[in-house]
Amino acid sequence: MTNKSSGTSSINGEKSDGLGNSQHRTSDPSPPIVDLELNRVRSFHLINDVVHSFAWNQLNVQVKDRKTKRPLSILDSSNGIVHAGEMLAIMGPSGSGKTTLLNALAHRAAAAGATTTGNVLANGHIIGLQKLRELSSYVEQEDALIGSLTVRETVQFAASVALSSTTSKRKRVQRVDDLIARFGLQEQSHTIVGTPIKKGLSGGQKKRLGVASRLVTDPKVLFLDEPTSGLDSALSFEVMNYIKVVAKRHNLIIIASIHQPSSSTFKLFDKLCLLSKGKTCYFGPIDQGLGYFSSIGYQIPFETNPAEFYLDLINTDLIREGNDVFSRVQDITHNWPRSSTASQLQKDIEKSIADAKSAGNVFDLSNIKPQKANPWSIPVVLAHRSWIKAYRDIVVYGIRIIMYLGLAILMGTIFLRLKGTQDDIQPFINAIFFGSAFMSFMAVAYVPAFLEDLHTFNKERANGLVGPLAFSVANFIVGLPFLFIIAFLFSLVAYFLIGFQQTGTAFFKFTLWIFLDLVAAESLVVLVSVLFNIFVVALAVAALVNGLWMGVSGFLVPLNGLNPFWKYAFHYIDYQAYAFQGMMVNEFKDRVYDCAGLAQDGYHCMFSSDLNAVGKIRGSAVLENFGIGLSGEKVWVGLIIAIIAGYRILAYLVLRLRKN
Ligand SMILES: Nc1ncnc2c1ncn2[C@@H]1O[C@H](COP(=O)(O)OP(=O)(O)OP(=O)(O)O)[C@@H](O)[C@H]1O
Repeated sequence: MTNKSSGTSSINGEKSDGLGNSQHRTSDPSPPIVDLELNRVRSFHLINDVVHSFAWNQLNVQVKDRKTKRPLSILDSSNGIVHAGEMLAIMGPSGSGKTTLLNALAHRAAAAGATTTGNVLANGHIIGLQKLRELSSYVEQEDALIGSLTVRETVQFAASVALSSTTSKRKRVQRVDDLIARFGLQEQSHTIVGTPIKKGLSGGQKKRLGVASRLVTDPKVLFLDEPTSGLDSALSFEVMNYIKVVAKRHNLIIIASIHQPSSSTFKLFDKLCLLSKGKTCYFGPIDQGLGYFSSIGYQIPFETNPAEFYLDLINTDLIREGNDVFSRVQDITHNWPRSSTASQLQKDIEKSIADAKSAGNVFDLSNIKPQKANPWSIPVVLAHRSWIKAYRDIVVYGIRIIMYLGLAILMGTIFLRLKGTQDDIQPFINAIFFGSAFMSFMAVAYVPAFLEDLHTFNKERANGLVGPLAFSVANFIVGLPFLFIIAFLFSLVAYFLIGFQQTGTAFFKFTLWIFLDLVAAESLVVLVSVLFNIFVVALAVAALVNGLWMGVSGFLVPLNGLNPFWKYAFHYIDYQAYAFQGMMVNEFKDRVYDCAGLAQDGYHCMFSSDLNAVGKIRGSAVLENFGIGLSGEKVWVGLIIAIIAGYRILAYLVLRLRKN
């Protein structure tokens, strides 16, 4: 009992410890209740008349401890039940297992390398991953919104990837409007979410939009991972209040992990699951929590926010003198499974299982076949969405177009108006190398935009909406027109300023080589970003690989002098080498250059050629010097296309094999 009283007094002690905690607690803001009654009509598509209860029984999650390498339990014998229309708060200090429980309930990887045992039940029947995905949605802590889309477009696209093609256009529009209205976003309907360059929605509006766009699939169970993270208490209340009203009105089951809610936000929940180090401290109705803790000897001090009281009680990070949190937590977690509240919970779960058995197939969800979007339409929807993003968000292609135009002006003025004399042969070669290599190198600027897309894809995939093939195809197709524009603009500026062969065919062939070079470079960036999906790492690896391709392309060291290792291991898979050779042939195949000197004094020719006697050098002699054949163009185009396909297929396979 000493333990318990010390626990209580320490909580009381905090009130008088001069830290000002009590004042903070009592000044908990009660924000004005947002008028959510503007739209009283229920949205029939949202109504949950399918999942009456969602429960879990003896759920355990074990990992291999990072330090000791022994099995470590990070969620221990968790039980719970939530009924239709109820909202559950999973609460606990940092590292207590909130996300682990939420993930285990949603059949997601609970933690890296974790083993999960126990049952997740809907209507008393065990529910598997596929069925749960169809009936639920998961809103992650970090939203996966696309910054350059408007609120309306965000919900519209979410509807397009999720809704069956049999849903009429009118119904789709209705649903989109309805969800925007439900979450109070009508006025922001045409506002963009926000990019680093252009401000859009506020933090709270973004959270509301994130939830609204997940509700488009009509989930009956909604998992929310810290839906109020990053928001102040007034905004947290506002966001949760919206969710609460929608959930109540449509009988949804909401399961949310939440960190330190204010008392007004806390009161919005119906049930509480309190965790400490993976063990349950309490599970039950919010309004019975204080009574339970009082019954085991922990009395809430006067005028204290209950949520803060619970967290202070079990937070092992807040150890103060005379405050033995460890033994208090041990006492609380020891008491829980022996309590009548826990026995009642167990009985409720068993009853739901027994009811399911006696009702036969009545509550069986496996008979429900939700409508799904046509898989062929998904790449088109994704391509449309990426297209909007690509032309609206300057970070995707806009900055690169400006950057490449800058490079074109730079090159055009540095290699300005080269002539057909032998002195300019080397500068021509340098310009070709610099152009192909640097254009490819600058594709690293695509890393951030691609990682943002990948992030969105991962979230949509985890919700069972989008597969890796649709994502890969859409990403590839949308890039092509932009890369062609870049190649064309670059060539238009640089080609004529530099003074390459002045024929239309040569100009278009040059543009084609630059285009292929860019598509290959972007495909490389995609592969590297999929493999190393951390911004700085992807950037560094893509830059390094570009350096490698420059080194082995046959310009810095001619092919016949290149060390066999680099030549056989890398040169033949170097797309830059083929683009370089193609552009070299384009420039030198049909052109003739003047040697130095005059006929009477004798000519000085840098490259030996059959025209030396008349003071000329055939361009083909230059190509010969580099070991570049005259008739390889078609093969090189084929090889670059094969390399592009290789990068794309590898990126697709990595995505396919890498589960979330
Ligand atoms: N391999 C492992 N070895 C040791 N501990 C691990 C391992 N994997 C996960 N954990 C621990 O499991 C605990 C549960 O993590 P979880 O993310 O579920 O906590 P949380 O309550 O959601 O925390 P937060 O509020 O900080 O997000 C953490 O303390 C984490 O360090």
